[in-house]
Amino acid sequence: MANKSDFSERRAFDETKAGVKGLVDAGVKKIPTLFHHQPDKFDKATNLGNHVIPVIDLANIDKGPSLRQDIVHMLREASETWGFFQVVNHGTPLSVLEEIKNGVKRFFEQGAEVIKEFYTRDKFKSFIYNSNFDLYSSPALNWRDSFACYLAPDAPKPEHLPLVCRDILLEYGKHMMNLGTLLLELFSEALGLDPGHLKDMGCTEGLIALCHYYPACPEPELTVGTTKHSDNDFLTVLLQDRIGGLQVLYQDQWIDVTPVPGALVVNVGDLLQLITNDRFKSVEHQVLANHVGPRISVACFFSTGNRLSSNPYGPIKELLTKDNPPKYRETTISDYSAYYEKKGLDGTTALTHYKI
Ligand SMILES: O=C(O)CCC(=O)C(=O)O
Ligand SMILES: [Fe+2]
Repeated sequence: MANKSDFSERRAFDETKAGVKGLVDAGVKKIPTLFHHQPDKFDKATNLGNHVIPVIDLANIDKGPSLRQDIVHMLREASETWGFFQVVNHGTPLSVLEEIKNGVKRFFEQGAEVIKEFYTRDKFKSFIYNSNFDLYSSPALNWRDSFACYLAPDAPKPEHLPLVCRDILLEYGKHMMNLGTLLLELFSEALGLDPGHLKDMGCTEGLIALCHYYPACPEPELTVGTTKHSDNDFLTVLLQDRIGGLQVLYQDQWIDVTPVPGALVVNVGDLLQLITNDRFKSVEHQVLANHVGPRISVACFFSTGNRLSSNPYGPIKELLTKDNPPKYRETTISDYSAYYEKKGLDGTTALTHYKI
């Protein structure tokens, strides 16, 4: 949490409405101490083994029950251990993946005066550009600017979206909704439930595109692009460019999620861990800062976020037994999101707060 002088420095940074990109454009060679990050105990343990995140090929998904079963099996294993996998042949055309990355870059690079108009911390807007959503609560700032676009359940009014990425955001959202729906069917099957179970629970109701811009950093060893965290949603589908830097915590080591051309990274979020009573793991990940940039990524979060929601979510009854009693109390998505945001990215998981 910020102390007083820290707070005024954070506010001054916020008021520039120019984000980290603004610092880089101004030519900073030394990063402000606000961005200095405390190394964590796993920082030295990086890629010690030959671990690779599983890559799952979805090409055969509709080619008969036995091929589908193979895919479900791989997805189950990956979700119980890594909490992360990459998918290829996922149905979203390469041209759409390229265009959304270009659209995000165009937004951040259209000029400080134009993007300032979109800078806000008003959580109820459908398009929210700022730097560090947890600017006032995190122990240290991240070398990253972002915008969030709320795509579902209410489609945004096109005129509320920036012209330079309006069409592609809406199109990308449709592809992600199709892919998310398929993945949640596969997750349901992997749990031994009806294919429609997770969808019927409302897991695909909300979709938020979180688009990140990580400027080149003059002192990458002193900071991070994104602090270690797990995601506060059911499921995340992430597109990253070729620069790399995303790492996943696996057996107490940071493992690189190496960019695979055309692939999408899928990870289990906190809410899926909660409703599966810890069967599927919402695993911590981070993004390193880099001399090279900008790095662009687009994370699609299946969640209604802080929008009002009254559906209670707790461990799925069908998965509970005498030996597997509920590990979490029920919560709503908006309650969980509010707690997660208030806590900020501080390297700890928000799930602990909901443990019975
Ligand atoms: O930029 C990335 O690769 C990851 C971003 C991320 O972890 C998130 O948005 O939750
Ligand atoms: Fe994340």
